[in-house]
Amino acid sequence: MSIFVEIRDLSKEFRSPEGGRHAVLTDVNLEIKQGEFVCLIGHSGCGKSTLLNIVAGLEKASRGQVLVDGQLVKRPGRDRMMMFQNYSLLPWLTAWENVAIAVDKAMSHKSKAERHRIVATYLEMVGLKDAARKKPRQLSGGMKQRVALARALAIKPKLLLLDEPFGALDALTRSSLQIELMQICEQNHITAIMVTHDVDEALLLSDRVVMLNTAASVSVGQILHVPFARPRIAAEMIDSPDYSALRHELLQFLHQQHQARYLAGLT
Ligand SMILES: Nc1ncnc2c1ncn2[C@@H]1O[C@H](COP(=O)(O)OP(=O)(O)OP(=O)(O)O)[C@@H](O)[C@H]1O
Repeated sequence: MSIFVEIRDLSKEFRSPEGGRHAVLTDVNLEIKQGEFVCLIGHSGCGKSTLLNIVAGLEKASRGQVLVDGQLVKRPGRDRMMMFQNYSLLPWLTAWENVAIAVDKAMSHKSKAERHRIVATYLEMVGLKDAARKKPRQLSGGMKQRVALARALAIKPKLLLLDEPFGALDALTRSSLQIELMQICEQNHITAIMVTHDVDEALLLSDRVVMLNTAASVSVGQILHVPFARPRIAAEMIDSPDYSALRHELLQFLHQQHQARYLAGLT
């Protein structure tokens, strides 16, 4: 498979309130293949969201560059859809309208009937056919996040960027949405980068888990390959001894980071 996302020598510094500079990401180099699912994991403040925002074009790198499908990322674009923890739906529109507004804007060249078919297809894909006429306040957190997922997928982005999308959901809803997202990405060969704090979520969804260091000379620590064949069945994966070993490796990395932060006075 060809390389689809290239992050080259990327660093990011923010201005600190005292007027100095605060390095958040240092020399990030990462290549992601088409159809690959990569999770970013690391302690709070290590720069996961910043990296995702730079790939999205919402934030500028201080040094280095990002290429998506060979194109240099300079600003946000419809080829990269972002999904956040807080649903970001328009409260005065129905589930259908929240998806339709994105489809109408991105696909104005298509006929009205075709756009209608696309909205229906994606709402059905996320199991919301019967809730299409409901407004966000009438939907549960899981349903709202399904609308956000339908909206993100309906415009057929080249790259899906997910910033802790299930962080606000209860464990059961979270688990069913993880499985749905995994199946949708597998069936549609979607390339995705996801920020998560949840090691089980990272292992279930990822082909690779990128572990980010906090305030280190190089931001990317270890990269863990998750070798389970697809389509994956969560229950079978969790029972495998390989799963426990991978989970242990991730937890150990987070634990070491915690200790390093403690010694550096960051915790
Ligand atoms: N616009 C900004 N201006 C100044 N500092 C910022 C800005 N955005 C982020 N930071 C700082 O950069 C660091 C990394 O933030 P970021 O949100 O990327 O971390 P994170 O790993 O996603 O954290 P979390 O897991 O808590 O969401 C933090 O110290 C944060 O305060």
